[in-house]
Amino acid sequence: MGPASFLTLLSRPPKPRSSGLTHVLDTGVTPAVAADLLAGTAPYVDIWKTGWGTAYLDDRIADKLAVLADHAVASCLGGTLLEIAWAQGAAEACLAWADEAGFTHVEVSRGTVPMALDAKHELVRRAADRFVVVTEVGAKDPAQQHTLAQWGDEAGQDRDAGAALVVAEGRQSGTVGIYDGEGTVREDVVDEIVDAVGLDRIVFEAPRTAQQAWFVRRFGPGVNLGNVALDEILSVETLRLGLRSDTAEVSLPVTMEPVR
Ligand SMILES: O=C(O)[C@H](CS(=O)(=O)O)OP(=O)(O)O
Repeated sequence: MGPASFLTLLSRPPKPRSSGLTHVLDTGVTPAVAADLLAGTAPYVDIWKTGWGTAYLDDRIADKLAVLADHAVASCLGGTLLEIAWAQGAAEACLAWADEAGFTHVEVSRGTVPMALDAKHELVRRAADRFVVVTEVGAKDPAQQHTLAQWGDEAGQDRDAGAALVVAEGRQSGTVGIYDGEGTVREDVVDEIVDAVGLDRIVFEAPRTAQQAWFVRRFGPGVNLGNVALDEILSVETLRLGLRSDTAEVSLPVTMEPVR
């Protein structure tokens, strides 16, 4: 039995696409779990990030990355691992290992380790000969947050250094970076980054349903959403298509508004 087809829904561009990306956060599932998940969800997943240092401990990481490749899902190394490698003088070894394992993307960030912007951009340039480079802007420590101008400046400089995409920090928790401590979107920060690099170049980390719905309502179904939990892939797609109350205006006739 194929997917249901009795509704008139928005037509989403097929993969590989350049907007409306869903970037998921893998906290360490097995290759078998990845294969089972993607058997039903691969059309809705664009980038699969192995969170922080989980890939480093996984002796079957190459098997998992092969599963992703079979489903046309890009694989991205978590930024924290490269930060720690850089701090230990092992950035090149980390990149060589990631290349051998089969990663297609790496994330270059400085959210944990004190790293000058110049060093971040040197890392972007060094990685760009082997990988699609995604950078992340924003700190993980709520006490070390960027000023508004720094958000836009760093995003723009990351793009100029060679970043294909800029990830806006929200962590797995959704309580720092582009969010306040309660998880509410900091709209001034979002506007600043969009002005700096354009909507299609940004992946907004949005681990919570309310955050995902906010971005779909604000920017439409083609917004790039990141740090989506593996068990929420279909849920995010329903928000994009208007199959959940929070964004139902996307799928309802124009003459009808959702009851809220
Ligand atoms: O930057 C991130 O969102 C992630 C997950 S968290 O911040 O540790 O919650 O880190 P990363 O190292 O890029 O996987």
